[in-house]
Amino acid sequence: MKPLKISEAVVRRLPIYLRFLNELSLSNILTVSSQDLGEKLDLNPAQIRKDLAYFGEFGRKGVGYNVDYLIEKIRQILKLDKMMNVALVGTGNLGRALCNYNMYIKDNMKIVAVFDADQSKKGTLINHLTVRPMQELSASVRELGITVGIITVPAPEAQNVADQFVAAGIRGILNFAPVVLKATPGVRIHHADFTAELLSLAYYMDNIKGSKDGDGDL
Ligand SMILES: NC(=O)c1ccc[n+]([C@@H]2O[C@H](COP(=O)([O-])OP(=O)(O)OC[C@H]3O[C@@H](n4cnc5c(N)ncnc54)[C@H](O)[C@@H]3O)[C@@H](O)[C@H]2O)c1
Repeated sequence: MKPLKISEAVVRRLPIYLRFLNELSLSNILTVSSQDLGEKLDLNPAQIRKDLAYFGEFGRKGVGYNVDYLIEKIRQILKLDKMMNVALVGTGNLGRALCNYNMYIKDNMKIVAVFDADQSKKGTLINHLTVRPMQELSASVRELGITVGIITVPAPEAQNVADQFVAAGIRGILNFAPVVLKATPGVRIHHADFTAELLSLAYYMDNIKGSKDGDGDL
């Protein structure tokens, strides 16, 4: 069967639905309406119905969506129904924080190996993971079936690490370094750009102040 082509905007909203649905399921809530989802997630209920209708008829009029069924469907669509092993390179401040957060990730994505170029970190433990030298990257990717890589090294080193990920066979990269990595055919690169997010927030803060003073939008 041909894989369903889903718009990037929908793919980015599905994990947001999933996170909230998981919370409902943990609270033993069995059904939810698009109205409730919309209110909690600050999204338009019509948009939510449209996103979900894309994949078939999940909901029942007047009853809403069955929470556990919807979780299962979204997990299938996002391909979270199979385990995905993740490698992290750069075990400094951010890398360590992400590894410590890892124990709370339930969506079948797990950091299974961590690497650092600093020889003095070799063999140290971060949340039960032993820091490995970069020389072991390729072999570990193969042995552990790693498909996704996280980059938490300084910006000037990020491309070098990305190249090593690609050479090792990794096809999905999440980059936290404030630098745009060059595109590689067949490799999906996402940037978690903390600084850019903060800088763009500064623009909106100014606009909020402007509208309060009666300046309005430009
Ligand atoms: N700390 C934060 O809050 C934060 C937030 C957002 C983004 N970032 C970005 O994340 C990255 C890491 O930040 P940090 O504060 O954790 O830095 P850090 O200096 O604490 O850690 C970087 C780690 O990367 C390792 N490293 C350097 N070059 C390497 C290479 N070529 N191969 C493998 N390992 C290598 C270092 O040995 C070190 O352990 C930076 O690019 C930073 O701009 C940091």
